[in-house]
Amino acid sequence: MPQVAAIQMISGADIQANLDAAARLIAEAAQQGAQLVLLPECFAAFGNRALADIAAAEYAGTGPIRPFLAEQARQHGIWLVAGSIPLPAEPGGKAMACCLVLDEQGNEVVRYDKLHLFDVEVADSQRSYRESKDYAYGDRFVCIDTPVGRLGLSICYDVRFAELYAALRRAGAELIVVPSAFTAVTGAAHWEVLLRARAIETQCYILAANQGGTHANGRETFGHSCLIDPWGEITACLPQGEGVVTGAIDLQHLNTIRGRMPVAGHRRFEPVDAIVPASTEF
Ligand SMILES: NC(=O)CC(=O)C(=O)O
Repeated sequence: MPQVAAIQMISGADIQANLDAAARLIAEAAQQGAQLVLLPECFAAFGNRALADIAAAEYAGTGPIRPFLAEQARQHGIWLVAGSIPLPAEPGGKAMACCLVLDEQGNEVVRYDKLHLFDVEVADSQRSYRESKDYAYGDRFVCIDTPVGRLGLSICYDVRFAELYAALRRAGAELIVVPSAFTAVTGAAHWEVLLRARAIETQCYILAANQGGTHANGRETFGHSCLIDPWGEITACLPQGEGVVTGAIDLQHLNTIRGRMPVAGHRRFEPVDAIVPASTEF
């Protein structure tokens, strides 16, 4: 059975230090047999104020992150789903929170830009988040075939918007990834419930890679990176700290669940304001 892995990090502002940590954890995941490895949101730059410069350099091809990802995917012969990096969609454009998918030869095969941006006051921590100040909104969903199954993409705050996941299921998703930097406060309240609900509704595997610890800028993230099966059961989880969560994708198990409870065929109302699928040509 194909194996997948979610990597949990406690990233900071120093890009090279983050890439070094990611390299160590990717090697661990590959050694454990993972064919597809997921990095968390903001894995390469967390709390880094030079976001626009990082984005421009990565777009121009002069930054260190995209070559690093290609080399890691090639070296380990894995598909790499790179949480998020800041990357515009056009020259001089505002950064998007972009999840790049690379195949085992290190080719970038598709990008997904975060659809829902986290502009939220987190009551208990007295912190406010304004992602839309730094990022432009994505406007397309993405589903793509991989060696471990058909993959749907989402990022962090997206998990609160069930219609995206319904669209991914309609597009044939079998595994949906949720790279995240979910806050400690909102995570304690909502992380597990939301992820399990998305797995149960879509009858997909959900692979979630979170940031998990106290970061250099004082922010706290929830961790609990996990793999959830299409029945909603958590099959592997890492509560806090850096590390790797691995598990199997069993498409026979998925098809049994879908066959016994064919909710996709029971739907009576289709969404009116559907999200548009992206072209998977990169
Ligand atoms: N950080 C996020 O994008 C989302 C989050 O922490 C939440 O939804 O809660």
